Amino acid sequence: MIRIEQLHKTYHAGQRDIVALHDINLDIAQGEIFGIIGRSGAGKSTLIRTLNVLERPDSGRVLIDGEDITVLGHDALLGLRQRIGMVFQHFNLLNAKTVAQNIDWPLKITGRYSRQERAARVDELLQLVGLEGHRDQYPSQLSGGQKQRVGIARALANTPRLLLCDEATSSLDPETTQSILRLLLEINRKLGLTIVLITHEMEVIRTLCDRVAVLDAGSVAEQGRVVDIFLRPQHAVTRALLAENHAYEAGDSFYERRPDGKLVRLTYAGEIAAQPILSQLTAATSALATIVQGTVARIKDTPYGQLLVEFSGGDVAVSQVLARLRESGIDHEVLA
Ligand SMILES: Nc1ncnc2c1ncn2[C@@H]1O[C@H](COP(=O)(O)OP(=O)(O)OP(=O)(O)O)[C@@H](O)[C@H]1O
Repeated sequence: MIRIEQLHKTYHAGQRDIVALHDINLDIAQGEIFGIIGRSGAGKSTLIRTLNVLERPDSGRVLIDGEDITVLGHDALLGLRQRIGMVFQHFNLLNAKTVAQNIDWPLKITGRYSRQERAARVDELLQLVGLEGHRDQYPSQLSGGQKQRVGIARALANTPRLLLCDEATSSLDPETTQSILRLLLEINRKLGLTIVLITHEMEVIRTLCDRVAVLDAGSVAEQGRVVDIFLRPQHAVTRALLAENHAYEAGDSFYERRPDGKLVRLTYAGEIAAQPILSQLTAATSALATIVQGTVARIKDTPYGQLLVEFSGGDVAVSQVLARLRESGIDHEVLA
């Protein structure tokens, strides 16, 4: 649906040139939730803003359904922006208007619908985001999560095919964040809507996204399926982001290594996460398995586990376990 080709953007600030985007290439499929993560200044906002041409790149192309949107003129751009919804970190609601009026606003400015049609659409959207009882309230009377629900309803008013989320949950507490992420997931599934989001939180990527691109200093450090990036991060920036978010840790040691011990990281995803793999590995050997650290959780719909295990019990037993591991096909890394 979206193809980004060799995108470059440099800002000129006085004497300084700041390269915000450098040779970005990405493909985003219809109906997927695609996350863009990176540290502050990595270029996330600049990149997402090129997708509705709030920012024009210096070179490269952004194709949406085959059409290069970077060269669109003023009128075509207004049309494009009606087909692309955007949700903002600070909600950007009109404070003097009610919830219903905020949601109605993008419908009204198209001049395309009758008052009755708009009212019916607003009702539908209020129901979709769970705000039926709040239609006549003003933004100041709402919680952060409710404000973001209004922001989402407003972004969906003109039935866009693409929803852009700019740090949509960064101002919310963890519980409200989860409820907004669930709402976005429901909307993606119910409406088949493509969602592109930027975030600095790995937890958002883990819960919501199908694929992710990690940005570092304006370039794509790595990209791929969230399961792969989470479980086998290749780039130092990805590893650091994962560690910061406590979704993954390199393994600290409150335990004392045994002299014959081998420290092994086991990574498994999908069906195998429910198997008693440690028992299977050590069965019929005299090896001992000590769990040093472990995670069993989900990446979106995929159950996964990651265990740091020390195998000990003598060189022979440890070699037997390592041989079984190699035969098992379980993804593993012998660390020390
Ligand atoms: N209008 C501008 N003029 C000059 N430099 C800019 C401008 N906008 C962004 N930059 C610079 O471009 C780089 C990328 O900025 P961008 O806002 O895209 O990053 P970001 O990953 O979204 O960061 P954050 O998470 O802090 O919002 C940064 O070095 C930033 O300082």
